[in-house]
Amino acid sequence: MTPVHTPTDILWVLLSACLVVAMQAGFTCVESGLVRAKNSINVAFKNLIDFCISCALFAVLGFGMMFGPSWGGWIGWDPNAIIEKPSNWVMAFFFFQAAFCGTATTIVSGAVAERMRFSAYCATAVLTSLLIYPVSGHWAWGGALDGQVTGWLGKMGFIDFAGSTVVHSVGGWVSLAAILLMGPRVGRFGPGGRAIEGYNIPMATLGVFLLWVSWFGFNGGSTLALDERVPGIIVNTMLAGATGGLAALALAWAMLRRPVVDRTMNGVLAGLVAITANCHVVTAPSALVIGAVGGIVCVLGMSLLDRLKIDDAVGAVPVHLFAGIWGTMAVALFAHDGAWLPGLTRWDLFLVQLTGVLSIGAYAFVASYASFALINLVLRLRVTAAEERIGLNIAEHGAGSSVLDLIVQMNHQAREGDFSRRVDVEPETEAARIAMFYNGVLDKFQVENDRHKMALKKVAHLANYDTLTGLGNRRLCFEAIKRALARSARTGKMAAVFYVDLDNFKGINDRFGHDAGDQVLREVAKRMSRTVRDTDIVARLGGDEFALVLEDLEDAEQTRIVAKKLLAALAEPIALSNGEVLVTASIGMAFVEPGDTEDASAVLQRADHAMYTAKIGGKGAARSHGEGHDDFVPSL
Ligand SMILES: Nc1nc2c(ncn2[C@@H]2O[C@H](COP(=O)(O)OP(=O)(O)OP(=O)(O)O)[C@@H](O)[C@H]2O)c(=O)[nH]1
Repeated sequence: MTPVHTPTDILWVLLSACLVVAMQAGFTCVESGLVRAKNSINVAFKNLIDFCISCALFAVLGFGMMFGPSWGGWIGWDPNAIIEKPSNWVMAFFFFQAAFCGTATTIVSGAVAERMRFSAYCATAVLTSLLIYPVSGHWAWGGALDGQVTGWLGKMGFIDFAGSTVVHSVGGWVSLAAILLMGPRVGRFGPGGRAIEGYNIPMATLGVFLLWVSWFGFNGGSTLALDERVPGIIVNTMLAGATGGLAALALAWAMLRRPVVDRTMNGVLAGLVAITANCHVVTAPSALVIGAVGGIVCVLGMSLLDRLKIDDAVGAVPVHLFAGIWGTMAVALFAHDGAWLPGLTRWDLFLVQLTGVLSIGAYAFVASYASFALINLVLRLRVTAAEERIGLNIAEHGAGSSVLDLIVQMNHQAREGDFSRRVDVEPETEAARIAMFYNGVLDKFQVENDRHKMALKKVAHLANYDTLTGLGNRRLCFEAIKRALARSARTGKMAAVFYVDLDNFKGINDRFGHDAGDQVLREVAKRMSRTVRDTDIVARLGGDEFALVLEDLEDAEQTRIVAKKLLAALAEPIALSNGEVLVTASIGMAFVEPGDTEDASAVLQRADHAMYTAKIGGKGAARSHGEGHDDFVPSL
């Protein structure tokens, strides 16, 4: 007899369907939060698109295949299901069932996350919502639109109230087939392999809550009427989710020595999956147990997959497949007497449930595995290793992100070695905080680098300059003579080196003190520098000995003039704090002719010799020495 559906029933089913649609939001949060940021957009987008695909295909074909007139209990067929019978009830029922189809379809996106190509995923959504879900769904639920039982499993007495098997295990089987074919993500197993952390666990947790609330519609609406069963179903659903989470927390804590977040979240979902098949025929205490076992099954299942090196990015297989199997079998263990087909014993029911689990499992797994193999040939299931490394947000959708901006800028700095500019990212983004700290590091680096440069400069200065007078030292003088030799050869002009030694300087030290001697040396340096051109080099060789390097001389006469000026400048009295002092100097001059092959020390030695001649000749005079250049410049 066709049941009568009151407006209240229809309203209840519509509201429940809305909650089931909200599960899509829950899945989106859970899955995109449990993957790395570089794949988050891709996962969220897959959740959105698979819902679009499943809704459209379920309307066009799936609904008729699942709930249309049955062909021997194996498949329904009614392409006009929502066109020819558009009663309020049909529409409400369709809405509810289409949302279920969306749930079964979207489960796969989490398992295959971070490596399945978007186009291949779209094909997967078509496969699940058209080929897998409506067919096995018909076996269990065929005829439900009209209050009949037409599917072969349904007729056997198979009980799967809201779809532990029909929805969740089916999604889990398809997921398993896909991840077995595709293999694990890069870096997950093998040498250096590690668990991959989700980038936004609070968002994933929010997703679990969203799913939990939606589940009240998923299970509560499966009565298809607002009857006396609804409150108990909703309570059972709530309790199973709670104990699923607690049992998973306790077990994972004992196994891994810490309260593990993702396993606990999955435990809640596994508890909900487990209660889905039986929530209408079990007591609240039973729901507590069923949920807890669901959580335990899930945690053990996650560890098993790890051990088998099967990479399920979010744990979809343990949650939906393993807990789904448990929930379906739990019907036979916990249902109250009389809840099943008359004439069957509890053991018969157990076998019927097992038949349902195995037959739907075999169909969903084999059909999806074969289809995936085909999709892989045509579309390629998996992105390339390079695409996987940069992340599917960018590889598949060309999405930029603040993190990417930051990486590009940091990479540029590392390549060019230019750390002078701060990195610049959009404020209030996920990367802004990292950029702020990185810029802090850059600032500190800059300060240290400046200090380092200053120290190097100081060392370089100390190596080349005299600290007392600020003049170049012996080393710099040698360099200047070398340059003068090279330049003379190039330009064909003469150069000259003066060796200047103060006369009787020791006496000044002795009479006026060492500080006064220093003052005299500084004044001599100043006077020498003032006397010559800016381009000439004045150096202090040590003690009271100085040198002068003159370049681009037209003739020897020029040196005579310079020597005279120098002797005159030095002869001026030098004022000291405790008196006045007269200083003279003996100067030796060595000429550099174009084509001279001497080295710098030989030239300086000649100048030194000439100075010595000046000293023994009476001091206070300049003397040149050498072939064709014997000259004597007396003091004025
Ligand atoms: N105040 C001061 N004296 C220095 C410095 N370096 C060397 N002297 C002194 O300069 C003096 C140089 O003495 P001598 O080499 O005998 O030369 P001199 O007294 O000028 O004698 P003649 O060269 O023969 O005219 C020594 O007493 C050194 O101690 C310095 O940096 N500051």
